[in-house]
Amino acid sequence: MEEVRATAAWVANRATHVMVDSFELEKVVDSIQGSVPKVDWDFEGIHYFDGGPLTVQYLFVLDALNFCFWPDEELIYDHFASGLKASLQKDKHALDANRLQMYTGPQLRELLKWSRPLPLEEERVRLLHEVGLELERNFGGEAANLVKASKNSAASLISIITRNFPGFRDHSLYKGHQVFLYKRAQIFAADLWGAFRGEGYGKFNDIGSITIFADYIIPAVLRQLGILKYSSALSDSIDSKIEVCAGSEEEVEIRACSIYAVEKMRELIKSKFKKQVLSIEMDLWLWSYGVRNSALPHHRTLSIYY
Ligand SMILES: Nc1nc2c(c(CN[C@H]3C=C[C@H](O)[C@@H]3O)cn2[C@@H]2O[C@H](COP(=O)(O)O)[C@@H](O)[C@H]2O)c(=O)[nH]1
Repeated sequence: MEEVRATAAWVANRATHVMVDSFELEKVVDSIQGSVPKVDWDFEGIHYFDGGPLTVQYLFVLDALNFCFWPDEELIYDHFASGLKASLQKDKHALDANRLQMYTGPQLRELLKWSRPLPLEEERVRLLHEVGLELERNFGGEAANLVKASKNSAASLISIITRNFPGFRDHSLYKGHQVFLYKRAQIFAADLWGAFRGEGYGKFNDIGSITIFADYIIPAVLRQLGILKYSSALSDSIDSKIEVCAGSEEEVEIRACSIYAVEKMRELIKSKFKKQVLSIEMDLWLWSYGVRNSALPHHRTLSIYY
């Protein structure tokens, strides 16, 4: 995850459309006195959990599909989490590797309990097939074996996932440099840690190495807090719901500066208030604030990564 941290900083130091405002950042850290409000994982009570390998399979499939909900104004992440849970409760084999490779678009809608065509539906079907195929080919069909192979290291888990599942390779090119963001691979590690409360499949000795998950909610919250400042052209496009192109400088800057800003907040909390905060804890706090304030304008990028 050092690659994510280092390349995000590289972008932040060269960004021209997005700026991290250190003064506002310090004000926010002071306002909470370095104590990040605690939010429980699954505060919504929507995820499947049975304490065993099926939960790992569920979370892996969920995170393979955990992107781009906004094109359907009524669709949010919670629908997928609870729809997939309901399907799994009805049929314990719904997420078997061989089944994952066969779902069609309409069957995927049924699996997720969503009756309309899904945003980027063909991509979602393709990614689901890839998950099934690669799990079957290299991991005996079970996502739990991915986790076992990572030997309690979140960094290894993310590296195994990005090596074996191309759909999780969330990286970009920025001014000729490769930038790593790895939102869905990292969130899977965080979801295991949260769901299993840091034990069993959720035990990672390096959980602190993860960064925040650069999606479209966290940047909107950081902007609202005054920590991210956008150029007037970028502000105007976002506020008028104009799409930001995948891979554009603007898009990469928004995501990288979000990661960088939260790392700066953590450093400041540590130096000023002598407290160690995990990026996951920061992420849950900021994300839950963002989804509760759903009117916050967010950038709109058609992407399979977030
Ligand atoms: N940074 C960050 N981004 C996250 C999540 C989650 C869900 N995490 C679960 C795990 C534990 C919690 O209890 C959550 O239930 C989804 N997303 C992203 O948000 C966007 C969806 O927004 P909306 O369209 O409003 O549903 C979309 O890009 C999606 O990929 C997170 O935790 N952190």
